[in-house]
Amino acid sequence: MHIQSLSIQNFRNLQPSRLHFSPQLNIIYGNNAAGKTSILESLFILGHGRSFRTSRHSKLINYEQDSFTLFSELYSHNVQQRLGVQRFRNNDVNVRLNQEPLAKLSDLVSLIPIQVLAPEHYELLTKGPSGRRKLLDWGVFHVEHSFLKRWQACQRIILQRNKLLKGSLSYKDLEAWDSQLIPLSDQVNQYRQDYCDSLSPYFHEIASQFLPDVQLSLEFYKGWQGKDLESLLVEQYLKDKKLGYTQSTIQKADLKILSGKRLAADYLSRGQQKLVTTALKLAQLRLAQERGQQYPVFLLDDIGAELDENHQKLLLNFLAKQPEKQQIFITCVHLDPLKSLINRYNNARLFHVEHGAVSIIEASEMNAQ
Ligand SMILES: Nc1ncnc2c1ncn2[C@@H]1O[C@H](COP(=O)(O)OP(=O)(O)OP(=O)(O)O)[C@@H](O)[C@H]1O
Repeated sequence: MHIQSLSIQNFRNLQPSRLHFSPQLNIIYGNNAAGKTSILESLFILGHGRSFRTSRHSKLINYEQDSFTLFSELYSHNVQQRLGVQRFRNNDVNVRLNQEPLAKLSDLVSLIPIQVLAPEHYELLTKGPSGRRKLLDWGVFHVEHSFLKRWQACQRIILQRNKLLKGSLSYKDLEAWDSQLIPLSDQVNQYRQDYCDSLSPYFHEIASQFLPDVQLSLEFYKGWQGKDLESLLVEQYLKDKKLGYTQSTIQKADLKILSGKRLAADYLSRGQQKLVTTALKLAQLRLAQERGQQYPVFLLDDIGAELDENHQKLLLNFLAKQPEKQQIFITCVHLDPLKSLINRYNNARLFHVEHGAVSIIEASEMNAQ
C-alpha cells in the first residue's frame, strides 16, 4: 500500500499544494511551526477520517475558511484508488472513494492502513489504558476484520445494559443481554490475546536493541480479573446497579507493558518510555510485514525529539532496513542526521516546508547543502 499523491486545500496553515510522494522514503523538513506535522496529519486523515492530534475537526480547517479538502491517489490492494475527504465547520463530512460516496469512515481504516508515531504518543505508558487499548485494537483490526463488528456489538450491548441496570428489579432483567454479551466479549478477548501473543516476540526483539538493559514484556489484561465473565456479571449485579454501569467489560482492557514483573511506566525514564513506545509501533509494523498484510504507511513525526545520538542512529538503522514496499514519511527540523538514510534510497523525496508553503528539494541539492 502506498500514497502516490495528495492535494491539500485550506488545511491548517498549509498553502494549497499538490504533492507527489516516493513509494518508499519521504522526508518533510523545516523550522518549527512551518506546517510539517500538518502534512502528516492530513495523510493520517486519509486512513482514519480524523486527526491524531485533536478530536475537534474544526481545528483542522484554515482559520479563514469553512472547509478543508484533501484528495489523494493511492495504491491499496494493488489497485489505484482515488480518495477525497472534505470536512466542514458544522462537522459535516464528505468522503468519496473513486467518486462514489463512502458511507462508513471505518471502511477507510481497512483500505488505507496508516500507523503514526508522534510526540503525542510518548505518554502512552503513563496515561490511562485507552491509548494502549487503541494501539492494540488497531493491530487486531488489521489482522482480523471481523473484530470491529464484534467490538461494536459489545459497545452497543454494554450501553443498553447500563441503561437497563438502573430500572432493573433483579438480575433476570439483564440475562437476555448478557447471553449475547458474554460470547461476544470472549471473542474480542481472544482476538486481543492472540494479537498480543503475536506482537510480543517482535516487540521483545526491537526493544532489546533500543533498551538492552531492560527486560521488557507485554501482557494482555482483558478488563477483569479471575473469574469468567458470566459469574462476575451475576455476582456484581447489585454493585453495578448502584454504580449505574457495568464494571467488568472489554472497555477496561489494557496492554500492560512490564519491566520485569512491574509496570514499566513506574520505573523507566521519559527517554526510555519514548523508546518503548517506538519499539511497540515498529513491532506492529514488522508484524504486519511478516504476515504479508498490506504494509501500513508509517508516519514518524519529529524524529529528533528527545532521542540521544546513539538511539537516533539505532532508529535510523532500523528504518534503513525496511522492505521495498514500505512507505515512510518522516518530519524533522534538521536534515543532517538523516542524510545517510536518504542516501540509502535512490528514490527518496524531500519536501521543504516554510510558513505553510511546500517545495520539493532534489536529493542532489541536499547533498550540496
Ligand atoms: N486551523 C489553522 N489555520 C491556520 N493555521 C493553523 C491552524 N491550526 C494550526 N495552525 C498553525 O499552523 C502552524 C503549523 O503547525 P505544525 O504543527 O504543522 O508545525 P510543525 O512544522 O510541525 O512545527 P514543530 O516543528 O514546531 O512541531 C502553526 O503555526 C499553527 O499555529
